[in-house]
Amino acid sequence: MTVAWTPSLFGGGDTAGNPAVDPAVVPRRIVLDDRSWVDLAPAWITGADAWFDAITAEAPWGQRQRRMYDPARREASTVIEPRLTCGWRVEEAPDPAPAVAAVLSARYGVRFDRVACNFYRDGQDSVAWHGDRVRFTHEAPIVAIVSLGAPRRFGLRPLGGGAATRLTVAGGDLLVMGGRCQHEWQHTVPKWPGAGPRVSVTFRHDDPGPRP
Ligand SMILES: O=C(O)CCC(=O)C(=O)O
Ligand SMILES: [Fe+2]
Repeated sequence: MTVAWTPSLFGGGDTAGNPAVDPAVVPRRIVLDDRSWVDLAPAWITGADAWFDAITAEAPWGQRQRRMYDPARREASTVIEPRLTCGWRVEEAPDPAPAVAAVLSARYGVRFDRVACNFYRDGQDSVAWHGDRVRFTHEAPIVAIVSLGAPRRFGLRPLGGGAATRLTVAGGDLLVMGGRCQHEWQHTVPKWPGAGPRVSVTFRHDDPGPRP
């Protein structure tokens, strides 16, 4: 797939030019409340543009449909997700995802075993406010997200009401949600007219994988 996105001129990456974690970049914690937090590490991946190019061109992207209950019409209807997705068990994911998962596992003390990607082709693609499904199996799941490609807004809001936190994530940045974030907060990547293409590579731990 060819996408209209001009990557930065800074190649970066490891000595062979491959995308890699920059060990000098330390995540900064944003405390959302006394149970939930977000870690942010801008420019955590060097050579992120090469990862973006490879994953957009080579990953087995698909567009999922899901049945959603529409309270206004009092019936379920089929909704096509406004983004492309794909996913793997970590050991089957293309490089550098397994190496990045290993760095995350060492840092956060959990075994990241599932990699799932979202491809927002333009500013019309999005993900609505939600908590991740890992909340059904985990009391305090850690969800790590590496951004590739163009910058996008990332919103977090408390489920019980209150002010939203709005962040911007750019290519190479790491964002990690932890504590009770998936239970007591929701997150979104809103539509953003004019935005360029972005991929999010998400890492989840002790994850049984997608439901059939
Ligand atoms: O693209 C992102 O940064 C968020 C993706 C997300 O919320 C999800 O995959 O559950
Ligand atoms: Fe999510």
